[in-house]
Amino acid sequence: MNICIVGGGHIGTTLVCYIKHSHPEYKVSLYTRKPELFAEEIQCNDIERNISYYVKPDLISNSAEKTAGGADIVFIALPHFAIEKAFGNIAPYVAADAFIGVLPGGGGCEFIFNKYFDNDKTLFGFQRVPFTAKLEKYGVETNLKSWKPFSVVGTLNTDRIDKACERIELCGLRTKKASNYLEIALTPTNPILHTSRTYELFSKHDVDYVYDTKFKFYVGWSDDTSETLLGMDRELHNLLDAMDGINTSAIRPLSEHYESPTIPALTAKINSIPTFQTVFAPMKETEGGYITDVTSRMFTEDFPWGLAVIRSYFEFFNIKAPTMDKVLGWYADYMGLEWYVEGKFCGKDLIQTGIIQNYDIKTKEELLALYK
Ligand SMILES: NC(=O)C1=CN([C@@H]2O[C@H](COP(=O)(O)OP(=O)(O)OC[C@H]3O[C@@H](n4cnc5c(N)ncnc54)[C@H](OP(=O)(O)O)[C@@H]3O)[C@@H](O)[C@H]2O)C=CC1
Ligand SMILES: CC(C)(CO)C(=O)C(=O)O
Repeated sequence: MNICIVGGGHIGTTLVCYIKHSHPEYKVSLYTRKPELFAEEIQCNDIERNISYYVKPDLISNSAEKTAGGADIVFIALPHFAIEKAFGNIAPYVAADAFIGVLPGGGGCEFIFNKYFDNDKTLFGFQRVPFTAKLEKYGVETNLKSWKPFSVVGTLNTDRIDKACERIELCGLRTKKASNYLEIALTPTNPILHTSRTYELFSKHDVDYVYDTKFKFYVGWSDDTSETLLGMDRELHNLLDAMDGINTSAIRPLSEHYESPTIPALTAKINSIPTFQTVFAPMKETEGGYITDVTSRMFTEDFPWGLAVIRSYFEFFNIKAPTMDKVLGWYADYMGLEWYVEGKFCGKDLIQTGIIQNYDIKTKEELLALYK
């Protein structure tokens, strides 16, 4: 099989290592902007399995033609604001019946896919990343942690799900089939988890405030944050309930996902997840301390290409989302953006986000038809 992975970051590099290690017989190529920073052999440490392996991918290049040329399957591991450009770059070169996947598959990828790919190509998305990954050193060494037992996968063409999962499983990744792509698009991962905590950590001061220390992101997670998180999740489920005639049962409430039915239980759970203990808040050093790093993808992806996209569905169903509005309204003010006008989610700067209103979809019928 000819496999292309797009994005030389945490997930992309780790996926290259995992697939090539599991299937040396496949051609595995990495499409990255920075091939010159890659070692000939990449070290991957699978932390919980307590093994390390060294992998030599077949090709690491910034040429879309060489890396995606003839690819049967593509895994795109990029922040969502970078997906459209990647689609455009690889589209002319992939195999005629290629499967193009986004991990995780939110951010509105389904609204742009058909602009670049003909109907013989299939978009698939993962609800969540199959593992968490953190580079030890870019291009050289990576750590893989927290394997999920399986990944829920959906396709934009619902009748191609079997074939997609078959091809993904051939890459060594275990799958479970979603009924439709909506179950991928609206799964609340980082867009709800990260934004609720970012709001809690940074909303007490303005963007120039200098903090004494750089704090951890999850350590000290509070009941207030759990309340915001569960509030946004409840609003999401109100939206799903209004989507008649389309199965969204694969989107489990976060209280179930984290096995925490109450606010204190969720707080305790998040404070106990080992992978979370080492994650730092998006902050950078400055004179006299630390300031917010608004260039982190916790700011550049999770709000404009995550929570804002989820929020944009509500406009079609006339359903309120006060907790999301609280968090998004804070973000817009903090970043000096106009996202709300007199309380309405219609500000001019939303044009720079992934919201549905930026595409040619006018009614809820048109929106839901996309997922059937
Ligand atoms: N890492 C994790 O454990 C988790 C990740 N995710 C999600 O998975 C996806 C991939 O995550 P991860 O690999 O950690 O992401 P990274 O932050 O490592 O970024 C991935 C790659 O995206 C490319 N990229 C970054 N910024 C830009 C830009 N401005 N323009 C073009 N390309 C850019 C770079 O590719 P290159 O190096 O080739 O230049 C970068 O290495 C994201 O959506 C993330 O939210 C979700 C949960 C956990
Ligand atoms: C840091 C981590 C693993 C948990 O918040 C994550 O989700 C990310 O890198 O996007």
